[in-house]
Amino acid sequence: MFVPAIKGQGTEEQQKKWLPLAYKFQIIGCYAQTELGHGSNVQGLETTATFDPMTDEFVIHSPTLTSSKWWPGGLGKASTHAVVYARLITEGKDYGIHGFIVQLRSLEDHSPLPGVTLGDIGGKFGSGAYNSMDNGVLRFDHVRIPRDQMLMRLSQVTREGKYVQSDVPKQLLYGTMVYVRQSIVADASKALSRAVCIAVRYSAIRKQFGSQDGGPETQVLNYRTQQSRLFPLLASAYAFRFVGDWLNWLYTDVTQKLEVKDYSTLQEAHACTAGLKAVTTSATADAIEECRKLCGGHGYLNSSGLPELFAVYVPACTYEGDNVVLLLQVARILMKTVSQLTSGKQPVGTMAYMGKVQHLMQSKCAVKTAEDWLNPAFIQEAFEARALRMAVNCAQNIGQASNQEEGFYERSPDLLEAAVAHIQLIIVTKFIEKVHQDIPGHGVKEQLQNLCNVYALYTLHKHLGDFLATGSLTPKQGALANEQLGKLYAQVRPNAVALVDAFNYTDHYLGSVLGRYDGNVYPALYEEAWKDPLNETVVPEGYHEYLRPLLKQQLKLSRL
Ligand SMILES: CCCCCCCCCCCCCCCCCCC/C=C/C(=O)SCCNC(=O)CCNC(=O)[C@H](O)C(C)(C)COP(=O)(O)OP(=O)(O)OC[C@H]1O[C@@H](n2cnc3c(N)ncnc32)[C@H](O)[C@@H]1OP(=O)(O)O
Ligand SMILES: Cc1cc2nc3c(=O)[nH]c(=O)nc-3n(C[C@H](O)[C@H](O)[C@H](O)COP(=O)(O)OP(=O)(O)OC[C@H]3O[C@@H](n4cnc5c(N)ncnc54)[C@H](O)[C@@H]3O)c2cc1C
Repeated sequence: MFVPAIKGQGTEEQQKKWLPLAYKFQIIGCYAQTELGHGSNVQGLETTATFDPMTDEFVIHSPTLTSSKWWPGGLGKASTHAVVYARLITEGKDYGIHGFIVQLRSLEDHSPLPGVTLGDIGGKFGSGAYNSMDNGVLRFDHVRIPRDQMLMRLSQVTREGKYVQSDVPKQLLYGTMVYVRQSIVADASKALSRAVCIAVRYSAIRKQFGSQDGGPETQVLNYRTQQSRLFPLLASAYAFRFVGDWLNWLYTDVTQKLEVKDYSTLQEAHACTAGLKAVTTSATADAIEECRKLCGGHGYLNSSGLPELFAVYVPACTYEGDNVVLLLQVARILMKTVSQLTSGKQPVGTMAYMGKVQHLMQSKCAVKTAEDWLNPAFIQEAFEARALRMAVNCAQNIGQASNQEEGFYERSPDLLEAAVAHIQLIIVTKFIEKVHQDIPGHGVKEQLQNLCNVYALYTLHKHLGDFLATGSLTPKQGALANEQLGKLYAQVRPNAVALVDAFNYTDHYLGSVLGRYDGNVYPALYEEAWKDPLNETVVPEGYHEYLRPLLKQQLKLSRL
């Protein structure tokens, strides 16, 4: 994040100076935004950067305990430098949050520079790999940096201390977060596909209960319940991959536009990265835990690979923007778009469907049979109607409040759901678009088509209340969708293992005895147990200290 921050907010001169140092690891940087007292509310940060015209320097200071930087990854032990976000004060005026490059540690012996106090914030959730990340705490006591270490692409402070705003939107200050959020969406699919690969392969090996006539036991993958829990997660892994690819395209496109001072798609990039980050990480964290349960007791063993994957993955719901806070950002943009519909302003990009407001507010879904749900046009329209109607309902309810902000606050739980509906529409749409493309490989398109339908109909089934409450579907149509979903699971079943093998993960990367490619699960589990340090001794040390005296005492008592 240190590098993208300099790339996005630094001038050409600053990029030329700092980026080569970072690329060659001559310095190590971190992104120091969050503080002990404020993370989500970036405008509430308290660290100050006061310009001193006498020395042409900024004085970086932590005025309160709550202004201590808290969480930056790489800060605790490794970083020599940080991009520090602080309130810029010049000529006695507070100009709000800006980024500054600050050296923290000596390049000679790594000791903290004068006025800098820093360290690691301590152990984190689980015993997993995230504990190898040195998330840190940092305080400044009037630390001076040269004026040219303020990141000056968006605004500058002159030698005399004048604040000059350039003509680029101030939201570009948040550009690093947009970049990282889009990469987190791509990573959601990677983490989810790992968990699903383990659960599908193991479910094909694991057998429980015989057939009624005493025949062989059943692979748990053949249980309808196992399929109805697992196959939507398999479909989600593919869905998130495709929407992640599209988001990467969108991000690249926005970046190119920004270079020629076209800021028209900035809001779209913010809404899509924030919303997709929130929906895909929450779904992935839940799915990893579901995969653990799908693997029964063995899923709880570290050697299944799932506990560590969960512990490492779950902070994704919080870092780079708490998921609720991000969905409320999407909701704000939805409300703005709805309010502009009456003025005739045509929504664009992923909001374009809202332009069909007249039609979508009263359209009736034409599905009559379960098979009708295989028609992507029906799926698309049902999701559009649900999302639009939820957004319009929220806007109408907010409109009845005494003021907009109060209304937004009161309706925020509904707004969250409207934002989720909008984002799920994007995921479904991008999946449908993907399967309409030319897809190489015999039969591959057909499999992806099945997964696309599973993702859409499962999402519909899970959120049926929304579809019914908005009148987008009838209860009968909801039931038909569920009927079709069951048929789709049966079609996915023969290819389930191939569909996870297609992720092409090595056993080493998966790190799971349950998810082994060769399916040799039981010998591997048995072998793995003997690697436990507890098995290095046959009689544990604690026996002599605690168990033996206890056992002896009980024995004596029983003989009395
Ligand atoms: C063996 C096991 C191994 C397992 C392996 C597992 C494999 C998988 C692992 C996954 C790895 C993942 C890899 C990724 C690594 C990630 C590392 C994470 C490091 C974390 C870093 C951080 O967390 S950095 C800190 C991030 N902080 C935040 O995100 C703060 C959240 N808050 C905000 O973003 C904002 O302040 C806000 C959005 C909440 C805005 O608040 P407010 O309402 O006060 O707004 P403002 O007044 O400031 O501005 C409003 C105005 O601006 C527009 N806007 C807001 N944000 C943006 C933006 N980003 N871009 C563009 N525009 C933006 C907003 O719409 C408003 O516009 P108006 O037009 O004015 O309405
Ligand atoms: C593993 C990890 C790595 C991190 N790495 C970095 C890093 O490198 N650099 C960095 O600067 N930061 C980093 N962070 C900090 C991270 O970005 C913040 O923790 C995150 O943005 C959430 O902010 P918060 O902690 O202030 O949560 P809070 O905002 O305090 O959230 C607490 C609760 O309040 C709710 N809430 C907050 N505001 C609202 C609202 N307006 N409406 C409704 N509900 C609300 C939230 O939903 C949540 O339930 C990291 C965090 C973690 C966990």
